[in-house]
Amino acid sequence: MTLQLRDVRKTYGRGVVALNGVSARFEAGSFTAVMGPSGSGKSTLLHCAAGLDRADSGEIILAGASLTGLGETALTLLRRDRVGFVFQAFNLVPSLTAAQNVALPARLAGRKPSRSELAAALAAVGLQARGEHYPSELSGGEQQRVAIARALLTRPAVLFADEPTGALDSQTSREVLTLLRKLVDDEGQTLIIITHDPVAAGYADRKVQMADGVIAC
Ligand SMILES: Nc1ncnc2c1ncn2[C@@H]1O[C@H](COP(=O)(O)OP(=O)(O)OP(=O)(O)O)[C@@H](O)[C@H]1O
Repeated sequence: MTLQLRDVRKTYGRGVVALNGVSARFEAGSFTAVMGPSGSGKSTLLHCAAGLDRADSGEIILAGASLTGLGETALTLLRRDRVGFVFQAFNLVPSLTAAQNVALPARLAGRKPSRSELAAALAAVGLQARGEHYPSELSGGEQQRVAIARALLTRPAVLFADEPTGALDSQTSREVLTLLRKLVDDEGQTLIIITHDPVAAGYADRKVQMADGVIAC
């Protein structure tokens, strides 16, 4: 098992309970879609599980490490090396090429990815010929694929995606979802996405429904 949550709780200021005791298990190589109404705690769940935010209590075990007990430095390293995150807005740097965007997190961490490593990452998302292109020269779906390549460069234990197709039209969404499905089937990537779209959720092995800060089913 790659990710386990036990009775995870998170309250924001003014007593807003975002997570009210979430327990869940995510097997290695599985594709899960997290669904639920706005404000039900989906993003908070992903952010806590990915180490982007800290839960108040409970336990989160990712790739054998308990996030709860980690200090800031260890948590930063875990976030950098073991977790990939893809957002609805692709968050590419406009002044960098696709290849440079893919390389950026590694470079910020003090490591220079090799040309062949970058070429393989871009090839994995079908963009081997577009490495020298800037984001403005790429379609929305291509930009999201660059963001996916960037998230996969460290071979993360879990790839998290918060509404990865939220900014894409339905045809482009299907292409990106087919790519994500392929990463699970061919590479054994563990994948957890948030989506409001039942079509997107249909690509997953399992659907998890959140309501009022808990997993309803
Ligand atoms: N940084 C924050 N400060 C205060 N409250 C927050 C913060 N982030 C989230 N919340 C609150 O926590 C609750 C859960 O929010 P969360 O973003 O996890 O929901 P969500 O299910 O992802 O919603 P959406 O589908 O609209 O993105 C909401 O009531 C929200 O207002």
